[in-house]
Amino acid sequence: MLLGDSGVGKTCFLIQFKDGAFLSGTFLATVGIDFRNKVVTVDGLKVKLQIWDTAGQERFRSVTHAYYRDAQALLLLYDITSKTSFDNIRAWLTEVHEFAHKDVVIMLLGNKCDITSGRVVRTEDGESLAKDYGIPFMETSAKTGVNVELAFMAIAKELKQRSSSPDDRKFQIYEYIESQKKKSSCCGFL
Ligand SMILES: Nc1nc2c(ncn2[C@@H]2O[C@H](COP(=O)(O)OP(=O)(O)OP(=O)(O)O)[C@@H](O)[C@H]2O)c(=O)[nH]1
Repeated sequence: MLLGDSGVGKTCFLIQFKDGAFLSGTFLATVGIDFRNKVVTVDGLKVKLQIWDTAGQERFRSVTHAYYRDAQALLLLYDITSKTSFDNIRAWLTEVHEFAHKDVVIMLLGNKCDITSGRVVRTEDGESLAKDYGIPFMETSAKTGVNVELAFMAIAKELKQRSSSPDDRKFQIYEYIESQKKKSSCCGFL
């Protein structure tokens, strides 16, 4: 399930993953909740991801709360060009702890890292916040696709690991992300 303030790029993030496309130009805010499926191969096994895209606008909050408890993973997005969206992450995490399952996998994503001139949230601030909450973090771009697949694949691998052998922690999400991720500049890396 994708969460975060309105306009941080949740719908674009999902469309980039699903179709490899970016919808530029007009911004159509999500109304309520929507979902898309994508089948991915995880360690030779086909896994169907059902990804829920939520409306970030406050007025839809009661609708989206109802879906939290069924989510196995939450991708919490902010926009690196919006300090407000970053500051609101703590409030989002409070809601998550109130409404979601206690074992839910949570990941923090600083989206729109393709925008260099408008950046107001430093990479270190995202890292530090994620560390405070003990959750994995990376910067992403729904526009260029940077780290989009990685975010979903890391979640898929973690969920597969949990369902197949919960006590055998062979897969380490932090190590996997660190070994795979592209840095926030979205260029000149890897
Ligand atoms: N440059 C850039 N623009 C982005 C990126 N992701 C989204 N956008 C733009 O940001 C705006 C909002 O994107 P959406 O995906 O609709 O935002 P949302 O979080 O789904 O918004 P709600 O549905 O209201 O919750 C659109 O104009 C997108 O084109 C990105 O990674 N880079």
